[in-house]
Amino acid sequence: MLRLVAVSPAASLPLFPTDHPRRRFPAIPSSPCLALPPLPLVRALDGGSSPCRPSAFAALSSRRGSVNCELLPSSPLQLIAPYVEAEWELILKGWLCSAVSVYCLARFVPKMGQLSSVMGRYGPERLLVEVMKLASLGVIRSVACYLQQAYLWEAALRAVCKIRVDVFGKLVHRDLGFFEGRGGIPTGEVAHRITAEAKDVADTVFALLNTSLPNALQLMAMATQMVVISPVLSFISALVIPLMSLVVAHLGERLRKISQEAQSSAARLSAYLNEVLQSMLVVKANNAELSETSRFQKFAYDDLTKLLKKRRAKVFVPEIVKVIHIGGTLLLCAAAVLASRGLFDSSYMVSFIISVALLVDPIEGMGKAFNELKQGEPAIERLFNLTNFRPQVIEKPNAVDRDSVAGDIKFCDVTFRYEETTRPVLDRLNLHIRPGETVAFVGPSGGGKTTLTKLLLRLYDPQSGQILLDDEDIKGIRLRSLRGHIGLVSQDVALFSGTVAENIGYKDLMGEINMELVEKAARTANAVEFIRNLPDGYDTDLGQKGSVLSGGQRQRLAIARALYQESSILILDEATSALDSRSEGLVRQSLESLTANHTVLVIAHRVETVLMADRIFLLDGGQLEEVSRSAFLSRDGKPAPPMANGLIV
Ligand SMILES: Nc1ncnc2c1ncn2[C@@H]1O[C@H](COP(=O)(O)OP(=O)(O)OP(=O)(O)O)[C@@H](O)[C@H]1O
Repeated sequence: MLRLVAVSPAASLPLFPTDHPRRRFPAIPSSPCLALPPLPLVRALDGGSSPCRPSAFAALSSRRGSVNCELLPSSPLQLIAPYVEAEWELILKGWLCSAVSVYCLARFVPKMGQLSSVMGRYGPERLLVEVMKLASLGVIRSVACYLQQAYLWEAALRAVCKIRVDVFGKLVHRDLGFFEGRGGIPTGEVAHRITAEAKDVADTVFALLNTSLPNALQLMAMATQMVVISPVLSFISALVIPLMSLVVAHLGERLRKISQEAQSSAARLSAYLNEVLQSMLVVKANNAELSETSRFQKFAYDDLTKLLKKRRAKVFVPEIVKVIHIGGTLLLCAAAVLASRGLFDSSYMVSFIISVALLVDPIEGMGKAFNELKQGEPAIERLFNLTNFRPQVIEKPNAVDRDSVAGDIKFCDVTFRYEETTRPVLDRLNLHIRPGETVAFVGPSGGGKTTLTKLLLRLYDPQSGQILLDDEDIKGIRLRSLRGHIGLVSQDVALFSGTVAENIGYKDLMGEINMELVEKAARTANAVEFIRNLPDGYDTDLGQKGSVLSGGQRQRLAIARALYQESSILILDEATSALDSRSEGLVRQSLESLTANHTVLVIAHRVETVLMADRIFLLDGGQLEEVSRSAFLSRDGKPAPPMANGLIV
């Protein structure tokens, strides 16, 4: 006896903000708690083409989708260098300002030392002039310092923004397995890396830019002053520096490790929040508020422990650096002794003291920058690690674009398993779907129905066998072209924030949405009536994940989107289980209109949908078996109720 088994999977539709005039929305989510756009749909619609411009980082990979771990430089600084170099104009401006600031300081210090003697030698008028000069130098230095920091922050933030865009551009090219497989990184953690940890990278870049040349200049200027005034004392002060460098280097390495742990715990917290906040319905329905609070508490306290450790280490290094101040004080005592013996003019004493104080300043700054670097290194690595992968689905260099396809699909001896150790989901499977045919798949949950459609979209490649589209191996067709010819309506329709028009015209999100086509698609999908009743019609913002719509309305929008794509092949993962009978009827009507001019693969949940198909296949244990329509009909010729005849639909 045949068993008819049921259907499943899911889909979801994210929106990317653009500046298209019809788009009013919002918002690349800044919170790590907001999930990344669900990838399967993004890929199914556009082949995963990157929205970002080519960049310095792009040069590291030889072609789109071919990022390879060996191509990435190993040092975190090497990773960010191309982005920072690209901001050279801003950096140059910042450093010129720092040169002005150090010049003012170099003029200020000797003048300050001579101030006491001016009064005695030239009288109060000259003193006033000198004080005015000092004040002018002080003001110019402050302005230069401000501009220096403003330019360097801009350079750092711009560099990190480009890193983010490039990382995301590479991330969306990762194989689907990374996002839904067992070995992947939770989407909440990915979001955390691209948001919060990228901010750490910006702090690091700024600290490096703001301390490297500016501090070196100040150090040189002050050291020169000191050597001119007293080479002996300068030598004594120089002894302290190497000692301090050793201590700082040791502590820096420790800080790096601690920072890595802190970032991981923050990312775990973020991933947890991302998961639980999206499942509030389930949490509440299961009275799980308390247990989730206690789980959150565990994550939060773990994060607290790591954060405390990091903060303690972070304040420790500058304190060690401050020890140099004590060295400086001892130096002053020595200077006083030497001065009293007449070894150098006591009028230079003030200049020397100020020079020592201002010499300590950049050294302390370097200690802090070192801190930032050690803290930022793990963030840089974790961010770039997202792009460090060897793709499984590789587009051939000689792959071709297909302008149109008839929709003839052949699975030839296809074997596929998700992991080497597991049994095949599809086992030497053969299937021929003719152009314009509608084929329904039924079978037990986990039987491999969705997997079959994922292989057709080349979201995964089979381990053996071939899939032919119009008698051409799909591996010979460019991914973008292949996926452009296949429309997907998945079961869990998660719309994205944005307008109705944007959700339907998702394919053209980066270009011009064709409103005529949007309206035509909406009509065919039976969606016009409810769209008209929305406050702004096609311009109505659907809220996060289309939360303002009912299940049936979301389904029909997803169908309209598939229609908008005008593809020859359609994959329908029917999802009518949650719909009332009117909605279900409307969805079914729209599905029927889809089957008219397309080759359709439908994963059917309901007998009525199964009966729309020309042929029906049971997929179980990796094998396909054709089932006659009569197995789904009761004796009076009407659709059999679910579970009838031992078949589950
Ligand atoms: N990304 C993945 N990594 C590892 N295993 C997976 C992955 N996706 C699916 N599987 C496994 O492959 C098998 C087939 O899954 P698939 O989603 O294709 O089944 P299905 O027939 O569509 O099931 P359902 O009707 O419940 O949606 C299942 O055992 C599932 O656990």
